Amino acid sequence: MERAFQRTQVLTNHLLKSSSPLPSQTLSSNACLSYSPPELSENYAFDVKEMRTLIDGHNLEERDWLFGLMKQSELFNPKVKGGKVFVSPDYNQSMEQQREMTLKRIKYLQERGVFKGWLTEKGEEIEMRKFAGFEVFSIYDHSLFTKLGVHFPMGGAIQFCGTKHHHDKWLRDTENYSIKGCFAMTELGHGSNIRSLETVTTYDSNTGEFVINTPCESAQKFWIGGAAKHATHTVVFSQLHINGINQGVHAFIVQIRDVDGNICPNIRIADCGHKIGLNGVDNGQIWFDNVRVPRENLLNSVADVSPDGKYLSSIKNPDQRFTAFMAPMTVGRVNIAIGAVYQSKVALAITIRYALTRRAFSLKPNELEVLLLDYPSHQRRLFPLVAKTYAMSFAANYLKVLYAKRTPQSNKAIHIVSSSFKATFTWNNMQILQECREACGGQGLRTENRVGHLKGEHDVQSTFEGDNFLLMQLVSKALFSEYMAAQKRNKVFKGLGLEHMNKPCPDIPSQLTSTTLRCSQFQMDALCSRERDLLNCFVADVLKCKAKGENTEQAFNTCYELAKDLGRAFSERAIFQTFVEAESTLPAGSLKGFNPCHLCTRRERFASSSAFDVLGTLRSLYASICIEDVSFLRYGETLEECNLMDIGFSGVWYTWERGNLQETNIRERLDRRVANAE
Ligand SMILES: Cc1cc2nc3c(=O)[nH]c(=O)nc-3n(C[C@H](O)[C@H](O)[C@H](O)COP(=O)(O)OP(=O)(O)OC[C@H]3O[C@@H](n4cnc5c(N)ncnc54)[C@H](O)[C@@H]3O)c2cc1C
Repeated sequence: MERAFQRTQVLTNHLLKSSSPLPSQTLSSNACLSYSPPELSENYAFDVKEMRTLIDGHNLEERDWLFGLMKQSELFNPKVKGGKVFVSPDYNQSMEQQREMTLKRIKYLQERGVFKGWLTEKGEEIEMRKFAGFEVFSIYDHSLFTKLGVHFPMGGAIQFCGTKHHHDKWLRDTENYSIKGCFAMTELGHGSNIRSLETVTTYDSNTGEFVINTPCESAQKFWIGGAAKHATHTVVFSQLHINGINQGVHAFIVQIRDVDGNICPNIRIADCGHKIGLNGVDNGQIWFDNVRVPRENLLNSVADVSPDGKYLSSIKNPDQRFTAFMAPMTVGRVNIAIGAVYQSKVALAITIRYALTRRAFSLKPNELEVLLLDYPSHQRRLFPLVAKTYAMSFAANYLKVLYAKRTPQSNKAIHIVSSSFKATFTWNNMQILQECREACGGQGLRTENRVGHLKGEHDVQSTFEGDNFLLMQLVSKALFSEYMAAQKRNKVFKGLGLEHMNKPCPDIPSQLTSTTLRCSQFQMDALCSRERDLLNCFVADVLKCKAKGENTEQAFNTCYELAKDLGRAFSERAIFQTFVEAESTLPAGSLKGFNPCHLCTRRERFASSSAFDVLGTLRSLYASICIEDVSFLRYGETLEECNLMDIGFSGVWYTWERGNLQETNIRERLDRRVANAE
C-alpha cells in the first residue's frame, strides 16, 4: 500500500513537472527562437501613420476608440504580451458559450454608445462611421461582425423599405438593441432564387391584418442569423397574394419572441446547429403558422395594401418592383466585401511576421539558417497577395464612398460594383487565408494563431448575401445590357468605368521596356483591352445563341464561361482603377518614393533599390497578377499580343526583383523564349 502511494507520488510529481514550462537554464537561447517584432528591428523607410491613413481611409479616431473599448473589457479576452494588449475570442468555448459571449459583447458596445445614430441618423458621415465600426468588428471576430451584420440590415430594411411610421416605431429600439433583429429571407427550398420563395402572405380586410404562412416544408426559413436563440423581431420576405393574385416578394416586420425570450404564438423555431465556423451566431429555422400582423407591418416604400385590401404600387412592372425592393439590401454585400479585406490584412500581417522570425535551412555549411522571408519563393508566394490586399483596400474605400453618397441614379452602379467586389474580395480572401495557413507551416493550424481558424470562419462569405458565382454572372449580364443599350440608342458608354469602350483599342507598344511595364497607363490599357475583348466576345456569343433560337437566359447559360471571365476582367479593371486614383491623390513624399517592399529593408538585394516607390510597385505587381490571367492569353487577338502579356507578367517581376534594370528590353527576353520554345 505504501509502495503504491510512493509510486503515485512520483508519477504526480513527474506529470506536474512535465506540464510546466521547461526551466530556461536547461536550453540556451537559439537564433531560431529569438523574435523581435519587425516594428522594433526594422527601419521603416516610410511613415506608417501616413500609410494607415491612406489605406484605412476614414474615421481613424473612431476605430482607435473602439479598439480601446475592446481592450478594456474582460469580455474581449485581453492578454498582455510583450507590453502590448491583444484581444481575441476564447477559442476553447462551446457553441453555446460563443453565442452568449457574442450577445454580451454587443450589449457592452451598445451601452458605451457605439451604435448611437446608426439607424436614427442619416447621411454620409454616419454611413462611414458604420463601415469603420464593421471593419473593426471584423478584425476582432467574424461572429460579432455577422451578428451585427444581420441585426443592422434588418434595421436598414425598415429604414429603406419602410416609411415614416415604421421609422418612428422601430428604429430607435432597434438601434439601442432592445429589439434584437434578424433577416428572414432564405428558405430551405430557395436561397439564391429569392423570387421563388414559397412563404405566402394574404390580407384579411375584416381585421386589417396580414396572415403569414409557411405552406410546406421547403418554405421554412433557413439559416436565419440570430433566430435560433436571441432575435425578438424579424423582417420576413414572402410572396404577397392579394385577391388571389401573387404580387411578388414583399417584406413584413414580425415579432418572434417576447421580452422574456419566449417564442411567440404560431411561430416555431429550430436551431441550425454547429457549423464549420461562425459558431458565435445562432442560425435558426422558422415556420410561420398563419401568423397575424397588423397591416402597418408591411414595409411599404415600394407598394402598399389599402385597409379594404387593394394592392397599390406606383411601380407597375413586377421586375422593377422586385429590383426596387432588393436595392437597399446592397449594404450587406458592401459590409462583407470590406470585412474580407481586413481578414486578408490580418492573415498577411501574422504570416509575414512569422516569416520574419522563422528560420529554416542554411544555404552554406555553418551559416545561420535563412529567414523564410529571405527565400525568393516565399516572397513570390506572399508579396502578390500583399499587392492584392492593397488593391482591395483602395477598391473598398471607393465602394464605401459610392454607397455612402448614393443617389437613385447611382443605385445601379452600386448594385453591380458591390456584387463584383464582394465576389472578388471574398474569393481573394479565401485564397490568401489558404496560402497564409500553408506559409505558417504547422503553426498555421493552431487556432490561437488565427490564420487557419479564419478559413472556417470566412468560408461562408462566398455564399451569403449572394452566391459569388451568381453575382459574377449578374455582373456580366449587366455589362451585356449596357452594351446593347449603347448600341441600340447609338450612345456612348457612360458609367461603370466602361468609357474606355468609346475610344479606339489602346496600342500595346512594340518596345516593352521595364519603364513601360511599370507605367500605370500601360497597365490600365492592358486591363481595358482584356475587358473590351471579353465584352465583345460575350455579346457576340450571346447574340449567336439567340439567333439559334435560345432565349436570353438560355444564351447566358450557354456562354457561362465567358460570363465568368468577363466578370473577373471587369472587377480587376475596376479595382485597378481605384488603385491608380488613390495613388494620384497623394503628394510625392514618404509613400511615393521609398523601398519597394518595406518588409525587406534589411535584405541585401533590396538595399540598392531605395529609390523605388512602394505604391507604384505594389500597383505594378497587382497589374501583373491580373495580366497573367489565362483568359487574357486565350482571348488576346494575336499570338504576339498574348506573348506580350505573358512576358509582361514576368517582366514586372523581373524588374522588381532586380530593382535597377530600368532599361532592360523585355522584348529581347520574349524573343529568346519564343526561339527556345521553337
Ligand atoms: C452561416 C450562414 C448564415 C446565413 N445567414 C442568413 C440570414 O441571416 N438570412 C438569410 O436570409 N439567409 C442567410 N443565409 C443563407 C444564404 O444567404 C444562402 O445560403 C445563399 O443565398 C445561397 O443559397 P443556397 O444556400 O440555397 O444555395 P443554392 O441557391 O442552392 O446554390 C447552391 C450552388 O448552386 C449554384 N447555383 C445556383 N443557381 C445557379 C444557376 N442559376 N446557375 C449556376 N449555378 C447556380 C450556386 O452558385 C451555388 O454554388 C445564411 C447562410 C449561411 C450558411
